[in-house]
Amino acid sequence: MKPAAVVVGPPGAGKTTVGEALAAALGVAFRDTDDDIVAAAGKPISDIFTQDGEPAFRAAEERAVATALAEHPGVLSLGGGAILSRATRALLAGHTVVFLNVSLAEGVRRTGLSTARPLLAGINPRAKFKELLDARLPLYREVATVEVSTDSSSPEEIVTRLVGELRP
Ligand SMILES: Nc1ncnc2c1ncn2[C@@H]1O[C@H](COP(=O)(O)OP(=O)(O)OP(=O)(O)O)[C@@H](O)[C@H]1O
Ligand SMILES: O=C(O)C1=C[C@@H](O)[C@@H](O)[C@H](O)C1
Ligand SMILES: [Mg+2]
Repeated sequence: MKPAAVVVGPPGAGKTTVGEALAAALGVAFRDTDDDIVAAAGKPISDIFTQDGEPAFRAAEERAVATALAEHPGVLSLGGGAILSRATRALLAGHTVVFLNVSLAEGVRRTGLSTARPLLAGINPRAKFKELLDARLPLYREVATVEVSTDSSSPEEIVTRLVGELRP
């Protein structure tokens, strides 16, 4: 059984916040592949990056996404960089994929207070965020069936819109 919706987008776009609220509105379970990876590794994502390296994290992420796509019928949020994998993008064909988009300024503002994102933990998080957006925007759009700008809508407003758009 396929997920009711797969949620993708950059860090801070609201994949977890909106994904959880969308699942509640649809009356289905929520799952986040970042949580699956942490549970399987037994350590936080920041430790996986520093101890095992990003390639090991990306390999674990490919496996986690493939497993969750095959077995989760609810709302599934992917990690921000999951779409970097060509194999993952191919697996997403035929799924309902929601791209939550966020601007550079708002994405930096939303992620600025957290140290839990290893890719943005360097000395210039704004430059890193810009680099991520530039490289990934075409990839999010390649897999998306619905795109929503989240800059000036609350999570509740976004969920209301999505529930309308996802109705069969
Ligand atoms: N539409 C929104 N408007 C304002 N703030 C928001 C919105 N969506 C999410 N936020 C806030 O932005 C922050 C990041 O949200 P969230 O953790 O859901 O993003 P994410 O896409 O899951 O990020 P990550 O890729 O790091 O997992 C949180 O503090 C959340 O409350
Ligand atoms: O944007 C990214 O590459 C990441 C986003 C997070 O969801 C985590 O998957 C991890 O921190 C990497
Ligand atoms: Mg999240």
